[in-house]
Amino acid sequence: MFDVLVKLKFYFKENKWQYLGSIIALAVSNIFAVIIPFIIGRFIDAIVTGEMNAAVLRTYSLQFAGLVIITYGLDFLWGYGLFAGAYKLQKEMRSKLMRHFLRMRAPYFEKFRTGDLMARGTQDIRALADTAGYGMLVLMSATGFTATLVIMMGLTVHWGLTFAAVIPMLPMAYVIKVKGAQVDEAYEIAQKSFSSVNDDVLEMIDGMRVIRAYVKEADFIDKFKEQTSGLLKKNNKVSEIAAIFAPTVKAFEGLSIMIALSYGAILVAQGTLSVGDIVAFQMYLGMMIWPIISVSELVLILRQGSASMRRVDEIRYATDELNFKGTIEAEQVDDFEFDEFTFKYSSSETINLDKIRLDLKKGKTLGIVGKTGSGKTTLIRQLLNQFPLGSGTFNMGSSAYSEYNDPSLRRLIGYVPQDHVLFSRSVRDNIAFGKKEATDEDILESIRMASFEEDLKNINRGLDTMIGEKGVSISGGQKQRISIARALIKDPDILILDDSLSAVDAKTEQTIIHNIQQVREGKTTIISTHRLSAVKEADEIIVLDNGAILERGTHDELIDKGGWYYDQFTKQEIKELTENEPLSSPDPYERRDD
Ligand SMILES: Nc1ncnc2c1ncn2[C@@H]1O[C@H](COP(=O)(O)OP(=O)(O)OP(=O)(O)O)[C@@H](O)[C@H]1O
Repeated sequence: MFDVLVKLKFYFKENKWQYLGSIIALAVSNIFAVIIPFIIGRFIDAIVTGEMNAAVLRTYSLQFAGLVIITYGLDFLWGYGLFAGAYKLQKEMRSKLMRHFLRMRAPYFEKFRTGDLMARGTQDIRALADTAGYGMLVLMSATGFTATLVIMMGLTVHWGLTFAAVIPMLPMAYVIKVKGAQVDEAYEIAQKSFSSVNDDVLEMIDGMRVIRAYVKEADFIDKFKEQTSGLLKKNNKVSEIAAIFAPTVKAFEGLSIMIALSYGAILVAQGTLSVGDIVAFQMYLGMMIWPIISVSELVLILRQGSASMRRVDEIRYATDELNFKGTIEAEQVDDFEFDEFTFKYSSSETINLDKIRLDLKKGKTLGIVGKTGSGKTTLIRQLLNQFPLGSGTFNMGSSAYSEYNDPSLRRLIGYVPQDHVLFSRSVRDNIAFGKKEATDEDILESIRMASFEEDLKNINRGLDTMIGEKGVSISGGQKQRISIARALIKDPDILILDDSLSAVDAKTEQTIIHNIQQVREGKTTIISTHRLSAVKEADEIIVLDNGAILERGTHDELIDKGGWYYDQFTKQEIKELTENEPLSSPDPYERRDD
């Protein structure tokens, strides 16, 4: 349970002065707070014994007012220190997580679902901050304040009475311990369920258009109801177990008060204690309610904090298990060589790249085609270091690809993925993302190359048009072309287009490919595509089938071969021709009245 505080040690250390100041202010405030009942006790004794007069009244009133003012100031100091510190912890933990996410590659995000990561990054980190802020407060109250009260009760009233009143708290501590473990378990189950609901909500919002198109709203509402009811049940379970804490504490506290009153009455009758002592003692017991209840809260907060810490640590220390240890700084792209290169995804039953042999000379264009699932993206992912490198030879220049430093390789690559990712920023910012110091001229030039010029004229605010979340306010083809412009502005040593022209018409595709070829003269380009006309001009085309190279050659060589490429190309040409056939073609069945 206390492990969470140990794990947060780094944070307490970093902010030691803030925490030390808060803890000292809280401790001093607690000491002053316990002096108040003592003064009231003496005040009552002065009334009972008839010693009260104007001077005594003034002295007690001034002492009382002084204590109230001092504790007011101290309470402000520790309150600000502890709770501002908790916000700071949230900020730091979230920044740590974000830095970790940014370093992770595909296998990590396959391991954890987005909603789960979000839940841990928000709700669990909030629980940790509660532990560092409110948790520290209750820890101090439950320990320091309780101890101060017990000492004050013993020293100023009666040790025997103090121990008699404190005895019922021991079985209470045991009940709290047992129930605390159950809360821990139930809380972790509820958090898991929250992660799963979160994930499904994200997926639902993402897929809203498909859900509506298939009129599946009712199904989703039912599913969501079922999930939230499940979550509610789990949260109720936590509340149910936690609800036992407060009544348990109150029952034992009632017992304490009863013992204090009965035994106290005997001690007053024996003349050992004064009436003022009994009043002060009852006030001390009353003041003990909060620290005693806070024992139960402390258990709850520490248990929840500890479960949340485990959940946050799990995603913080999990890695993508990709160990790229290369040290050579890749300054420019060189020739690529694959020989007997084989790769299999860890979760795949079959080989995904099978004995690939390929030479891609620097400055040349490679076309990768093949039916869906044949391994086109998988081959590209090897260049992007997104998965562990396969076995066999994979060199760039005279060194193995694995010997190069990974960030230096990524700096050379311009990549346009299949699922074009745009940010909720302006068109300008989305394109300038590819080049830090891009001017508007650079941006407009890359827009021209990506054939987005006409579209830009038609969107309301030109370069300043905001693209909604994931670019929802523009069409799929427009998104693809903005993604291409973003890659082109980088003018990368190697440009990789992974089926990035699927949503544009054949004519626009030809224009873009032509522009790319012109501007990238002497630079390496890889184009993976389903539409074979996109790779017609490539220096070499490989046809993949089940991860292996089925055919290779230039467009003309592959056409001459008469294999898969020839069949596909012919089919696509016929389709293209029929789709573009003029609508005004004569109807053969039209009656002629001649
Ligand atoms: N992360 C992954 N884990 C396990 N198997 C995968 C993974 N990604 C892809 N595969 C499998 O690897 C094979 C090749 O997939 P890949 O995405 O490379 O095909 P592709 O030729 O690019 O297909 P498409 O043209 O449809 O994009 C497929 O059988 C696919 O199911």
